Amino acid sequence: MTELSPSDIAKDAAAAAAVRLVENGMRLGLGTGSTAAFMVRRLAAFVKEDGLQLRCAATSKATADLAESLGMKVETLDDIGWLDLTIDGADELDPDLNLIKGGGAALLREKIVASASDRMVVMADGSKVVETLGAFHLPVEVIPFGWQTTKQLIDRMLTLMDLDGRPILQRKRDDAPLLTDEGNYILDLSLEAIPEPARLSAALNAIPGVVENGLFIGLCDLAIIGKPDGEVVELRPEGAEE
Ligand SMILES: O=C[C@H](O)[C@H](O)[C@H](O)COP(=O)(O)O
Repeated sequence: MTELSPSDIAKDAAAAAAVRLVENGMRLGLGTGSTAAFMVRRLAAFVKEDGLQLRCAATSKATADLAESLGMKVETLDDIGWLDLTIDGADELDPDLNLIKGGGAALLREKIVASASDRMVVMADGSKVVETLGAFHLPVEVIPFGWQTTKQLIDRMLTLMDLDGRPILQRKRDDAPLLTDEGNYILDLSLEAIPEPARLSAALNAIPGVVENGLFIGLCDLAIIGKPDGEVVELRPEGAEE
């Protein structure tokens, strides 16, 4: 077996702690990304060894494929209807547990699934914890029709809000636009700092052509932060009860 890097040890430790929150009979949302992949592997082993009965919806085709390859059954969100718990990764999280997500282009399904869950738990390594969101680029999912106009509208709105961060289209290695699972494009905003994430999120989503943005405001109930020594710490939104 290949040895895990310190960052992977941290991700796996967070994943292991998150999986301990899963109970028999739960309806679960499965996140996307490298940390979520550790969680899916641990969950699959748990299901196999303990015969846990779960109903799972995935936040991306990649996660559904991974879970199914490990013998788990994945259903659509509409088949399940509502979820008890969603466990996902994040690109950044602030002290209120507002998040930037979508570094793997899965933000739309991730936000729908998190919004349809009683609880959202985020797993991350310590490098993702920040005072102010924005050092990580903010992905915005836009429909392909008129995307350049949408880009201009975003640009104008950022200027009005006194924010820098010109939108850049995410492309694949062959230079073609990257397509999300929904067949949309992603525009990345390099803002450096987002002083008012809720205001920016609402302004972005009010632009025709924008489907959703990667700011997750007030959705995360608990963050489990893994450390390179395998320990974890739990963070809750400021003022929230345990
Ligand atoms: O679209 C991708 C997701 O939002 C991921 O959860 C996020 O990018 C974190 O991924 P990772 O665990 O690979 O850092």
